[in-house]
Amino acid sequence: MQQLLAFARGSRGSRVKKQISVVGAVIVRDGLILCAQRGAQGNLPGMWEFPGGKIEPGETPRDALAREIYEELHCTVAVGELVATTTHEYDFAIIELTTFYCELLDGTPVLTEHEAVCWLPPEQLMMLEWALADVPAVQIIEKAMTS
Ligand SMILES: Nc1nc2c([nH]c(=O)n2[C@H]2C[C@H](O)[C@@H](COP(=O)(O)OP(=O)(O)OP(=O)(O)O)O2)c(=O)[nH]1
Repeated sequence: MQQLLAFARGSRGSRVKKQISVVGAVIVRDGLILCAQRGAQGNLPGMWEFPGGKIEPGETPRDALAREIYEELHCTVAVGELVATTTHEYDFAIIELTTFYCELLDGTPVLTEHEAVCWLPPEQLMMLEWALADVPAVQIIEKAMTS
């Protein structure tokens, strides 16, 4: 029992955080990148992110991303090259974020969950306040697309 309790709780007696695998779409059109602002409610209110969401059991990351983009923005994307997989510990969970470059095949982004979206050139991405899990990917994208 002691061992079970030790497993379920962190070293300072706190509960072990949830680890969540999330995918994000770096949708590029005419050299601009689609950025999405989270709503005022829930985790990370008002922060900017790449549209996407949690990988469901049995899904590949690419399948999850195409599904999320269809559900969230009503757009069809072709999921391309991997950008990065990075992990960030927030107060509410540990997020493993995997981002892919995507091509918009069909549709114009419709806001169903986000507060706003905008298209920015890579060198202006860091003007937004990104969710902290996204910052390494944003830096990689800026470097890759401006060099
Ligand atoms: N979709 C997306 N989520 C991100 C990014 N960066 C980042 O830290 N996250 C976090 C926010 C959420 O806690 C989680 C993604 O879950 P989600 O897209 O289902 O977001 P949510 O808050 O609406 O979901 P929920 O927990 O309320 O069910 O990952 C990102 O670039 N895209």
